[in-house]
Amino acid sequence: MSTDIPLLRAAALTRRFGGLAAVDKVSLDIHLGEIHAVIGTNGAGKSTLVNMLSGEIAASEGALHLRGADITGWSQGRRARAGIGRSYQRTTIFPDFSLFENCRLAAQAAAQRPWRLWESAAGCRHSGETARRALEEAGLHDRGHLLAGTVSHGQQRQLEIAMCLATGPTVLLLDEPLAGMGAEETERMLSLLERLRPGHAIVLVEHDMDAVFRVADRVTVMVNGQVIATDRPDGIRNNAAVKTAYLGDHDAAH
Ligand SMILES: Nc1ncnc2c1ncn2[C@@H]1O[C@H](COP(=O)(O)OP(=O)(O)OP(=O)(O)O)[C@@H](O)[C@H]1O
Repeated sequence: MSTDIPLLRAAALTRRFGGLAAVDKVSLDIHLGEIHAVIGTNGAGKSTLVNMLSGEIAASEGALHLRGADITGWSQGRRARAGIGRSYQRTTIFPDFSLFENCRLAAQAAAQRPWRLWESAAGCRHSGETARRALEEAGLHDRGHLLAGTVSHGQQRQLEIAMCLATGPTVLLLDEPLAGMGAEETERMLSLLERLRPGHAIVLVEHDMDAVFRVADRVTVMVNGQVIATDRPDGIRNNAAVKTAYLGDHDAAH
């Protein structure tokens, strides 16, 4: 598949909360095989945008297309089944379950189909295999037996991504996967994102600018709900409006 055709396309997506346009006519093309970072100051609208892509929040206006199909009115569940998966800024794991069990539950929830009820043993085997593969992809294959509540913060964030992978997504929506991580954990997560890049379209909301500029293929900068620039990292670094509005006057002066 050519990466020139966007897998996911947002066209003038808008979300209002009362009088506030939290996301204001945002247009984005998300490509397969790319990490697309969305950056911006606090309250710029990044999480609201991701919630609109995943289907947790409905758009007030605008449209969303997946592989050319209009999915604007689709529920979160339908979008998930079509391949839009997300991990959360807050922890959503079951601490008293093993890493493997957490992934198996995620796989089972994603595979819920009425016609599977009568073949639950086969379904169970299938979700176990999916969970095993997701743990392996996320670099946690040797930790499946550990209780999720007992592993490090970084490994819990990896687990959240593994749980997302267990749902078989093509689009991965990641909301601050590096939050609260030390240097070593950050490195591990960045190499995980690089491993996942082929075969996925990754939307990365992240405050760690060094990390963003290292791994992103494209960067979108939001200010007050609007996109002020989308470009390759070098283009964003040299964009005067971005320097002034987001990176600060210090950089703009140099
Ligand atoms: N449910 C809501 N009701 C009312 N206002 C909201 C709601 N959710 C978000 N907002 C407002 O919308 C704006 C965008 O918020 P959002 O959380 O999307 O920003 P963000 O860029 O993700 O910020 P951060 O980097 O701090 O997570 C903010 O002004 C926020 O207060």
